[in-house]
Amino acid sequence: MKKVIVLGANGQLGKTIKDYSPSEVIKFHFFSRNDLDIVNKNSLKAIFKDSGFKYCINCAAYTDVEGAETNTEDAFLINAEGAKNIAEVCNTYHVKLIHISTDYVFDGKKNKPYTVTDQTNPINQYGKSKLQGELFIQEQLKPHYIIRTSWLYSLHGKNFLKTIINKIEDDASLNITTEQEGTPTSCIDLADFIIHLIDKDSIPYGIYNFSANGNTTWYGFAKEVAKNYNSKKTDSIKPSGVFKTLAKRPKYSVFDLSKTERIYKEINTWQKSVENIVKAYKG
Ligand SMILES: NC(=O)C1=CN([C@@H]2O[C@H](COP(=O)(O)OP(=O)(O)OC[C@H]3O[C@@H](n4cnc5c(N)ncnc54)[C@H](OP(=O)(O)O)[C@@H]3O)[C@@H](O)[C@H]2O)C=CC1
Ligand SMILES: Cc1cn([C@H]2C[C@H](O)[C@@H](COP(=O)(O)OP(=O)(O)O[C@H]3O[C@@H](C)C(=O)[C@@H](O)[C@H]3O)O2)c(=O)[nH]c1=O
Repeated sequence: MKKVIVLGANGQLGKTIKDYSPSEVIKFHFFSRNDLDIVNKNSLKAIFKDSGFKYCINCAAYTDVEGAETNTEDAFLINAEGAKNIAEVCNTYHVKLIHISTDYVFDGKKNKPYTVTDQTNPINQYGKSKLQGELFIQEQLKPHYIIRTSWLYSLHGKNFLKTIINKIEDDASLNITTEQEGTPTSCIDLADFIIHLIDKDSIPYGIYNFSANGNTTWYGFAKEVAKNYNSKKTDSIKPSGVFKTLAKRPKYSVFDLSKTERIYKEINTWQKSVENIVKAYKG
């Protein structure tokens, strides 16, 4: 049995990994923010020391993109210093780290899919704090996987897919931006990839992109959710050129998945994964 610690276990990705366990070969140990604050290095050390953990999955993060523009210090404390603390304890106690990062490390000026070697240049504070976290990990720890993912959704917590379903339920009319192109990603698909890395235990370290296949806009994503949830309500979703926000967001953040698919398998299309999750939501 491989012992695996999951940090930030009460977030949507952490909870999705919990849905996956128990596994016959992996013994997960879940720690929410209340159980273990990644900003507190001494608490991390106390839990990691003599633990026998083989892998650490870091799902803990400050994910409020708008909030990070004003609470910038908190975003950096968690996404950068927190990641550094984890990398340091992983290094001390010989634990391999699987860390989750974001498409928002890019400025979105490209018009073809981002590879893992493309130049980063975040344009908002959340993206800057996540990039700093990546850099700290690369400096501190060799055995690491940094998985860049995008537009996560699941049955848990707060996410765009659930926001759209709730608005449809409230009979609200929605204006959704067509200004960003990217790829919605199901936490279930991402959890499966993370578990694949641990199962194989021999995949080269480094950065991997992970999203569904294909691309759309937030408007296209919302339409697809409505189509699957209640096709009579698709007309309530309208395209909008501008949706005013505090944080800038990359106009284009589609990933090149070729490196990932070489060590994994062909990934679902985003439409297929949306269909699956809406089906699960409806029970
Ligand atoms: N959501 C998305 O669309 C995307 C997310 N990502 C990345 O994926 C990862 C998982 O995101 P997701 O599950 O959506 O995020 P969530 O916001 O759902 O979960 C993050 C979790 O981290 C916890 N947390 C915050 N601060 C600390 C801390 N100091 N110590 C321990 N735990 C802490 C939060 O606890 P609490 O709620 O109590 O504050 C929360 O439970 C993150 O690294 C995120 O940056 C990447 C691309 C897209
Ligand atoms: C609710 C709403 C949002 N929008 C826009 C705002 C924004 O540009 C886009 C998505 O809104 P959100 O606030 O859900 O998305 P945002 O917080 O930008 O989501 C990001 O989260 C972080 C954590 C990531 O790492 C990214 O990959 C990405 O998923 O849709 C509308 O146009 N209309 C609406 O009614």
